Amino acid sequence: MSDEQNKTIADNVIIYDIADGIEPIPVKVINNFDDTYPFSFEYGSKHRLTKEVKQLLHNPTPTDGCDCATDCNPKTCRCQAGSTVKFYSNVRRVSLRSDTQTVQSDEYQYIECGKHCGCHGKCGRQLSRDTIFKKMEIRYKPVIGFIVTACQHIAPGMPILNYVGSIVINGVNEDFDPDFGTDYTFNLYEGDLLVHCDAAKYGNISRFISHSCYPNACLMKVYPCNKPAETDKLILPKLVIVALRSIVPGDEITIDYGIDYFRERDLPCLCYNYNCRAPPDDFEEKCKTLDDINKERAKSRRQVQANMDDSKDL
Ligand SMILES: C[S@@+](CC[C@H](N)C(=O)[O-])C[C@H]1O[C@@H](n2cnc3c(N)ncnc32)[C@H](O)[C@@H]1O
Repeated sequence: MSDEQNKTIADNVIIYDIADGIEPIPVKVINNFDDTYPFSFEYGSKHRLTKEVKQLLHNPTPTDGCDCATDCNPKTCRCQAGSTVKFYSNVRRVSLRSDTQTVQSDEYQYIECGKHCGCHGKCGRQLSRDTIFKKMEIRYKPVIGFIVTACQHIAPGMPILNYVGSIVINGVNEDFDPDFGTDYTFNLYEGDLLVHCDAAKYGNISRFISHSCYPNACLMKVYPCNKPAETDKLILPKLVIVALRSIVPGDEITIDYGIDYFRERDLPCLCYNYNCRAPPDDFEEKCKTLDDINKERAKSRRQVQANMDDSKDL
C-alpha cells in the first residue's frame, strides 16, 4: 500500500482530556463521524463507596496478610498462596492460560499485598493501580457509541486499567439513572448481599469499553487480603482489566460482557466476530473471520503510524 493510501484525515478531537487531569496522561475523545458527545458523567479513578457500604467492609489486619519481609517469597507468601494467578512484577504481567477467553469467574483471583502485610505492600506484588496504566483514546463508532482504543502496545497478561464505579449493595444506588439502567454495571458478588459496580454516572474510561465475543481483554478480581474464616464482612475486590492477547496501537479494547447482557436486553451483538453469540440479521454478510480480524489490526496499526508521521510534520 502506498504512503498516500495510508494517510488518514486528521482526527476530530472533541474533548482534549475527558479525565480532566485526574489521570497521569490526558485521554482524548475523538468523533470523526458526527456531533455526538459522550453523556456527562463524573470522572473518578477509585470506586465510590457510600458510608453504608464502608460499614459493611472488612478492615484488613496483620493476620489477614502475609508475614514476608520486604520482598515476598512467591513460595511462602500467604497472599500469593490465596491467589489463583501469578503476577510477575518485573514484566508487569499476569500468567493466564493461553485459551483464556474471560476471567470474570472466581476461578481467577489475585490477592494483593497491602499495608497490613509483613512486606507493608512494598514487595512489588501490587497489580492494581488507581490510574490508567496505558495510553488510550475514546473514539466514536456509529451505532455502538464511544469505544476505547489503545495508543501503545499492550502485551498479553498486562494490566490496562481498573473498572471503576459506584459500589451498589442490594440495588440501592444513589447514582442510579433510569436512562442507563444497568448498562454500565458489573456483578461483584451474588451471595447474601448483591454487590455491583455501576459506572453509569461515575467512573473512569473503562465505562466505554465495548463487548466482543472475541475479546482482547478481561476483568480480573483483585482482593486486598485473604478472607478470614470468621468474618461475615465484605472484602471488596478491585476489577482490573487485563490484556488476554497482544494489543497493538489502534486496536479497540474489548471485554466479554457475558451473553446474558444481550439476551436480557433483546439486543444484537455488533462485534461481527466469527464466534458471535448474539448475531444480528446482517451477520452472514459482515461476519469477520480470524484472518479478517488480523488484517483489520494490521490496517489500524498502519493508520496509527501514518497519523504519528503526519503529526511529526506539523
Ligand atoms: C458499557 S456501555 C459502553 C459504552 C457506550 N458505547 C457509550 O458510548 O457510552 C455498553 C453499551 O455499549 C453498546 N455496546 C457495547 N458493545 C456492544 C456490542 N458488541 N454490540 C452492540 N452494542 C454494544 C451498547 O449500547 C451497550 O449497552
